[in-house]
Amino acid sequence: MTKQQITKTDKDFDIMGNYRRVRVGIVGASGYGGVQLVRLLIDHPDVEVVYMGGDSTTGKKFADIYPHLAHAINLTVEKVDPEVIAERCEVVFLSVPNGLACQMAPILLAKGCKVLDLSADYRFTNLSTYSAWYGKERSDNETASKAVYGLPELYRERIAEAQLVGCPGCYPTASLLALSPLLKQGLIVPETAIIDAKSGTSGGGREAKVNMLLAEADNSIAAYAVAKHRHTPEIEQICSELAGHEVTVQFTPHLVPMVRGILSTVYANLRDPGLVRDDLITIYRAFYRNSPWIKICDADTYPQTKWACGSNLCYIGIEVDTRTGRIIVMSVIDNLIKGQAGQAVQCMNLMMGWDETLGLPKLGFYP
Ligand SMILES: NC(=O)C1=CN([C@@H]2O[C@H](COP(=O)(O)OP(=O)(O)OC[C@H]3O[C@@H](n4cnc5c(N)ncnc54)[C@H](OP(=O)(O)O)[C@@H]3O)[C@@H](O)[C@H]2O)C=CC1
Ligand SMILES: CC(=O)N[C@@H](CCC(=O)OP(=O)(O)O)C(=O)O
Repeated sequence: MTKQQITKTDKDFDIMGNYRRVRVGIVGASGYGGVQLVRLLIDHPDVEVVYMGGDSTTGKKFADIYPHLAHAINLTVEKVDPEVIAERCEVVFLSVPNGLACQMAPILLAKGCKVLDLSADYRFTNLSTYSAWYGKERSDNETASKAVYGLPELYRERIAEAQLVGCPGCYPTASLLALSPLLKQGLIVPETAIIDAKSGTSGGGREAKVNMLLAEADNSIAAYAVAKHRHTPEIEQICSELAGHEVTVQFTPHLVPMVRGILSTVYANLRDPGLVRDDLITIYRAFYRNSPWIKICDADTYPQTKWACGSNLCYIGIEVDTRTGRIIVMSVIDNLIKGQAGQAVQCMNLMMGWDETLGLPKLGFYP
């Protein structure tokens, strides 16, 4: 949808009659999520990035951190003061490590900002689950209770009404998009779900870590955080809501030697062994018929991470093993776009009453 197609109110125009873009701030602009947000928001027809915040990069020109964007934006990273941010911004993206957004969001919300948190702070309906898995105590129950889980394909209407959105993790995004039609329609035995997921190294952020060194990660593949990754309770929370009862899943993440992309392969036992692949493709297409970012592959076509990289798309491939009675669903996303910054922009579009595709990349880089 173009800018001209959006319904405008008087509030959207200044006294000279010029169209006024929504003022947006990014806390954590120097990180991988931050720089993706900058890239997407610079190209967004209805917003203007007016504030960037950070920690170790405070005082640096953004163009000195990312010289490839020097021609496109001229802002300096500032100290984080939520009161000041709220005076300057209508919408604020918090792309910071876990445990920080919950210190900033309550102040921003009280001052009337719409807030999108890219960390895990506002993903959980039960804060004791967050504390148990993230090792951080929380006292902002009231704020957390107002947060909406930012997976538009499931919670579009709730997101549109929200002032605070807790954007999903990258693995949960890929995995839940693969599992949701099955759980919502009771097609699988939920407890049989096994999620085998692989991520590129950018999923670990820009901060230096030994396991992310080229010499460590290249030409090698390994599982990590087996049976204890913190995305497990996040996936289970949504699976339980969809199934209507408590669900546990087996989730194993792997680090693979590439920069961007997630492949999540999900296995589960079908309740009805008579269901064939073509039925399931039809069911998935019907489930996602109003979801422009989800593409269900044709029969015998299995998606590659390369298809999604650079775009906000999620490609889903479906197969049934008639010998075992299991469905196998393969879901690919770009962890930094649909798995992080792109999904946050998609949520912002909904919160602002705009088309959810506005300003987002529709085609992958390929190759
Ligand atoms: N990478 C991914 O694929 C995904 C990440 N996420 C989540 O998104 C969030 C951001 O991740 P990512 O971009 O990868 O992380 P990075 O490590 O790349 O960036 C972290 C950012 O947070 C800033 N920051 C750190 N401490 C503070 C502080 N005390 N005050 C203000 N800013 C601070 C840093 O600023 P400075 O450089 O100035 O110190 C930096 O800009 C995390 O919560 C992550 O878990 C979610 C989905 C996917
Ligand atoms: C490859 C890699 O390290 N990936 C990250 C996931 C990134 C993410 O989505 O993290 P949050 O839930 O903290 O936002 C990890 O496994 O911790």
